[in-house]
Amino acid sequence: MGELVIVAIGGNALVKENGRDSIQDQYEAVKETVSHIADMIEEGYKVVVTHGNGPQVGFAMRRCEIANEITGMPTIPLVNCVAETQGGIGYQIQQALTNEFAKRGMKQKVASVITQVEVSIDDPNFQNPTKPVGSFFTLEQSEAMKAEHPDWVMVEDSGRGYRRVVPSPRPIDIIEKDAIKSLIDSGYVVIAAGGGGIPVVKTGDNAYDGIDAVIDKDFATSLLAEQIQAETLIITTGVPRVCINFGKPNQKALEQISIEETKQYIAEDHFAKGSMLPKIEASLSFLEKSGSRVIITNPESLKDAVNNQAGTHIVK
Ligand SMILES: Nc1ncnc2c1ncn2[C@@H]1O[C@H](COP(=O)(O)OP(=O)(O)O)[C@@H](O)[C@H]1O
Ligand SMILES: NC(=O)OP(=O)(O)O
Repeated sequence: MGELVIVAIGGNALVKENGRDSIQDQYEAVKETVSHIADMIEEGYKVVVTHGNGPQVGFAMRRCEIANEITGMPTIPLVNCVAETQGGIGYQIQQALTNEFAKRGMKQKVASVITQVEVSIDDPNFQNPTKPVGSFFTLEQSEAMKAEHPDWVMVEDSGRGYRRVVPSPRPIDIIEKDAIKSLIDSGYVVIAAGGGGIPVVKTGDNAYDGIDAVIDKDFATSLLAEQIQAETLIITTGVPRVCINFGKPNQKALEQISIEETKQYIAEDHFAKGSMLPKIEASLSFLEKSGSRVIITNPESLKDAVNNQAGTHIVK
C-alpha cells in the first residue's frame, strides 16, 4: 500500500479576483489543483484532501447580511455558512477529481465526508477573533466598513490588505474520523474537514451543537492527519516555498528546515499571523505528535515536492 498523504488546499488559492470570481472561475481553479493531486495518486500515494474556506465563508456571510439588509430575509448563522462552503467546495473537488480520474482511465473512487470538528466553548479564541475571512480591503475601505458595522473586527493580512476576522477556536477532535479511515481503507480518495470542519461543542455523550466560528483548516488538517495516522502532511498555498524576511528585499526561500530552526524563525517573527504562522504551527504539531514529514508548497509543485524536488520541507 502507498504512503498516506494528507493534502490541504488553501481557500485563497481558489480565489483569484478578491470576491469577483464566479463559481465557475473557482471550479477552474479546483480543476487545476486536483490535476496535480491526481499526478500524486497516479504515482501510488494514498491521498486525503482537505481544503480551506476563508474567502468563501466570508462571501457567504456577506451575501446573507446584504440580503437581510435589503429584504429582511433571515441571515444564516456562521456555523451554517461553514457547512455550506464545506459542501460547495467539497462538491467541486469531488467532481473535478472524479472527472480527472475518468480522463486518465484511473479507477479511484472519491467520497466527501461532511465533517464536524469539536471545539471547546471555553476556548479563549472565542473572545479574540483572529481568522481572516472574505475579501481584502484597502485601509480606507476597511475604515468605512468598520464605521458602517461597528461590531466588525478588521486586521491587516500579510501585506495583502485588510480583512474581517472571526473567532477561530482550536480543533479538539474530528468527529467523523472513523468513517474517514474506513473510506481510506476501502480505497477511496477522501475529501474531509473542509473549511477546517464544522465547529461543534459537546453537549453530552456523542451529542453536539454547532457554534459560530471558523476553525483554521491547517490545524484541523494536522489533527486529522494525526488521527488517521497519515505519514505526510502537505499544505498547498499561494507560494512555492516558505520564506524568511517574507516580502522584504532580503527574502529567502527555505528548502528544508528542522523543527528547531522552525521554532527559531517563529521566535524571530518570520511568519505572518493568520496566514503562514498557523501552517507552521500545525506542521510542528503534526511532526511532534505522529507525522514523518511536512511539505508547504503551491499546488503546481505538488508532484515534485512529494518527490523531494520542490517546496519547503520541515523534517524531524
Ligand atoms: N514567511 C512567509 N513565507 C511565505 N509566504 C508568507 C509568509 N508570511 C506570509 N505569507 C503569505 O501567506 C500566504 C498563505 O496564507 P493564506 O493565503 O492565508 O493561506 P491559504 O492558502 O491557506 O488560504 C502566502 O501566499 C503568502 O502571501
Ligand atoms: N478555514 C480556513 O482556514 O480557511 P483558509 O485556509 O481558506 O483560510
